[in-house]
Amino acid sequence: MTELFITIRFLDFLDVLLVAFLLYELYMLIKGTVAFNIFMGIFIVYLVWLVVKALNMELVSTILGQLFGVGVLALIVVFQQEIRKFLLLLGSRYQANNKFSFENLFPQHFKSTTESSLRAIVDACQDMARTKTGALIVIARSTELREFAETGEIIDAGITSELLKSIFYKNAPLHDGAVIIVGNRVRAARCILPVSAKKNLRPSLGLRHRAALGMSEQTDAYVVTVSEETGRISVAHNGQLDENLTVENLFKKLEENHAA
Ligand SMILES: Nc1ncnc2c1ncn2[C@@H]1O[C@H](COP(=O)(O)OP(=O)(O)OP(=O)(O)O)[C@@H](O)[C@H]1O
Repeated sequence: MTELFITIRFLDFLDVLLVAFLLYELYMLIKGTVAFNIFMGIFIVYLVWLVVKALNMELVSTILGQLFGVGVLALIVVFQQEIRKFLLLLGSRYQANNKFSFENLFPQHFKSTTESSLRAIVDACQDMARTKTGALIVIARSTELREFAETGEIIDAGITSELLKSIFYKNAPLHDGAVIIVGNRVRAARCILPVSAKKNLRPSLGLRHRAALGMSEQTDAYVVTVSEETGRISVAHNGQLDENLTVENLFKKLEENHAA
């Protein structure tokens, strides 16, 4: 018994801590999503495999063993979104906390959204909330979101409150879908965003808000919505939706995270 404790090295302890951390992050990413059920399914099959192996049940353990052999590839396909999110999360946390970050070593080729651009976005939201004009605005942070911008119409214009309002004006040709802001430019409009697959969302949450959530699950962008139904302003970030924000709260939230 004493021998067992003596042979445990500091690195083993670190090893366990690291695995616990990774499992915790994975749990936080997939909880409430369909991926969680898939993960639990795989975990149960893995437990069964361990038991049948321990009991020397050759046939079942060989079949399950083979399954796990090719399973890694299948897992990458099934958990593609989660793996992407996980790596993005690690990358953006590293960037946020480290002055020797990738961002500093290899500066992104767009500037952070400035306070005046954020003010223009917030002003537009205020007016659209008053007139109950539906809006969906994605504000990029660490990546340009090119693959999402390319689903819509590329605009590449300076940000003004008037431009945003005219894009979302009811029946205007570009009002459907999302606007993507990169740095201080309106990069694209009419973009299609991924819809959240979370199962425990309130049923009254419509597609606009689900798309905002979905986008915030897959990227580190802030996604602002104005509800056409209620005129309420919400922000999605990191898979969380903050609803019914005041204009000042919206500005504070965006400023804390975007202004250069
Ligand atoms: N995947 C998507 N990507 C981009 N925009 C989307 C997406 N899904 C829906 N939208 C936008 O949301 C609009 C529909 O919103 P819907 O009424 O279903 O949502 P909601 O969350 O109830 O919003 P509201 O409160 O404004 O009614 C669409 O007309 C479209 O402009």
